[in-house]
Amino acid sequence: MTFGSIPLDQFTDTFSTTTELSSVALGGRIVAVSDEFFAEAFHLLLVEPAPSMKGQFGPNGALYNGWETRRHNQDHDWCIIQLGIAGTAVGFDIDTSNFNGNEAPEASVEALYAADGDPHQKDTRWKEILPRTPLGPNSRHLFSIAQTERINYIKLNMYPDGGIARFRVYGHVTPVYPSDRSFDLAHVSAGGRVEFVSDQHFGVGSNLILPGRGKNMGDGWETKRTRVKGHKDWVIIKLGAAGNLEHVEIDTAHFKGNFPESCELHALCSDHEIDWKAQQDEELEWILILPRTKLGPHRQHYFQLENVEDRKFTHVRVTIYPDGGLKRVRITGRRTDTSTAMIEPSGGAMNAKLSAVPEESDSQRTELIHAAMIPVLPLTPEAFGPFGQVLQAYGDHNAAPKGTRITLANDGTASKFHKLSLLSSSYPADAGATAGISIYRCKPLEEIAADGSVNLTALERHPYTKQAFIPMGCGPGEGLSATADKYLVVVAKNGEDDRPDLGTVRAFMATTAQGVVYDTAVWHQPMTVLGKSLDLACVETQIGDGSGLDCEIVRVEGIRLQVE
Ligand SMILES: NC(=O)N[C@@H](O)C(=O)O
Repeated sequence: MTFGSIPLDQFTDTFSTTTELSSVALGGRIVAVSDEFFAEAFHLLLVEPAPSMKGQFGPNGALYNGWETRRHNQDHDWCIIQLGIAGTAVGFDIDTSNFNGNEAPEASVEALYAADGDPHQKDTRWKEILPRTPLGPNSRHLFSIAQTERINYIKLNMYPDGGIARFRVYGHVTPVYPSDRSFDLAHVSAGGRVEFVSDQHFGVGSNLILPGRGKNMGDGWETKRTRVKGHKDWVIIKLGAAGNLEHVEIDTAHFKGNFPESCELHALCSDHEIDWKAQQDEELEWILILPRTKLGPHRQHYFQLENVEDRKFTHVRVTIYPDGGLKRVRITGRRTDTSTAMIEPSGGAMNAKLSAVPEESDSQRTELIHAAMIPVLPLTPEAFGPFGQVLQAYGDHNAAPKGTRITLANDGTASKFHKLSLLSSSYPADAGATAGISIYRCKPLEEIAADGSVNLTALERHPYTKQAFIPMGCGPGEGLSATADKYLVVVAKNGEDDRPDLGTVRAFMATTAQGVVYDTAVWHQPMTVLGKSLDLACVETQIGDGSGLDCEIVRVEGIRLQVE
């Protein structure tokens, strides 16, 4: 069993392309331990370096941020660890920081793969992957080994007893992919890896692809403040597998006063490894897949991607303006073959055809379009920003869109989120339009296909007024006995031909804790609820004579919405 000791100054060169498979941040956990009298073994897997607790004492003795066992073991101590993600190991960091005089004199490492539950200390499948080797006090010990087979459990042995502060197993994820659905291609468990960051002064870029949403600002990617006008920072993520991309989640959890003003995404397809320090950017064909888009505080943002139709990508660059922090980036898509950068058009491309306007009304027009499946993403203020405003309260006032004025109201019994939207209209003075509030009692969509999709059948717009829809509850009497808890919000930008640009269709799922305001003349699907009926209050200005001044409708065919 050959292994090498690695000098600390070669850590990056040796392990920068690996993943810390044992980290608690990936779900690494202590399965069993022979003894942890002075300090518990879970410390071994913590992300942060071990702080000194010098001079601090507990009932059992001096306190240590590490694993420390009783003295005078006649054999050895051991600790069984389940890796956060199964993979192949290529090296370790056995760190005895702060242990001096009580450090573990020697250590060895064993490993196995078990799919039938946690292994026992004497399981016959244990295989030594680092032989018994000496350790010194208060220092990190890096080792490289020949890449192992796929493993998911590790046993760290200490001879005969003592303390180790941190134990990090470095290797490569061996992902297990879903066969027939979209998933986060960037996720660390999918084999995703952050290959380059422009700056990671407060929080490392590799945090972006970790599981979960973390516990505080410290487990996100955060750059230093910049004072240079026009500055930006970026990370480059290598996807765990090449894929067709669909949508992205940008999470600014815990970043409330230092979230980026906006972000932008590009994607690339490369069939070879790229040395990002040496690579000239202009030699690469980066495709813009999310134009510069505003971000908000402490929130999961969901955006549909652009220019991804029938394209395969291997890398995504996330750019933030001007600086700040992101918690996670989730890049949802489907794995592709490894054949070419482009996948032959499958007929799924959008071929918009305009057919003759039916004679029954000059405001009804039919747009024919080949099938395109539009993802339906959770409704967030920033993603809906180009089309209107989202009406909702915020548990954490710091998560409200920047600039929202929030005060106490109702004699101090309510928080008031002031003027989340301003209503306006621009009818001709003599049109006789009046502002009012109506109620729409919407019946639920009946036909949801087996694949969880529904048709987009129409888009409408109101040329002279904004229009607000606010869900109402249920109740006895004339109220609904039960209501839907969500409804569809589907919008599109206006094309150069003054018809909906069907390439800009965006679909959102709103909860009934959210209202929406469509900006004037924004194309949108007539209100569509799912599951049960729903009453919606509608605030708008209207003439109400059914003329085209109030409302234009176009019929749409072929676009599917992925509602489930
Ligand atoms: N943690 C601690 O107190 N350890 C020492 O007392 C020792 O090594 O026994």
